[in-house]
Amino acid sequence: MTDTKRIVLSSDHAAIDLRQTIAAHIAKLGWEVVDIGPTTPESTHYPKHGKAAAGRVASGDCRFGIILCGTGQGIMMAANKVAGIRCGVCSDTFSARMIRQHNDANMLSLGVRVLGEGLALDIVDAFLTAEFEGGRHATRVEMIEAPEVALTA
Ligand SMILES: O=C[C@H](O)[C@H](O)[C@H](O)COP(=O)(O)O
Repeated sequence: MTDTKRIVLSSDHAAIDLRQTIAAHIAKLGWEVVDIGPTTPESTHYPKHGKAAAGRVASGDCRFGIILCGTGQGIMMAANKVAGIRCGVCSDTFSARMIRQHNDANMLSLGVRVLGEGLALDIVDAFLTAEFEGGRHATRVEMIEAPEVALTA
């Protein structure tokens, strides 16, 4: 995983404007933004954009990823299919801080049809400034990352 301030952004068609606003905001904070689109408003499929962004994080090319769709839910589900990705949907700043401090999340998902722009930017700030606390939380994150096993009755 890279420690550089390099972050990937993507979305589906619903969230292009908010994604670009977030990109400009993050750039002002000193992050190198890798915005992988899309840039045109035709209807598209959020799983491919979520997985593409997740790949940039999982490969170590980017430290974090921020992804958006209408609710933030579908694109989050797609990103979490990529090994090594821990992505949470946030609609409040407390959760955004906690998914870094306790869950070591490396991606944040936002819903453009849920949030206003001001709250979305505050959530981004909370996510980017919080630090993973380690300790007991590291044990639990390791459990998240452990290979899945079949559940027994
Ligand atoms: O979880 C999925 C997202 O909210 C999508 O942004 C949404 O399903 C897209 O809907 P539509 O194709 O009606 O714009």
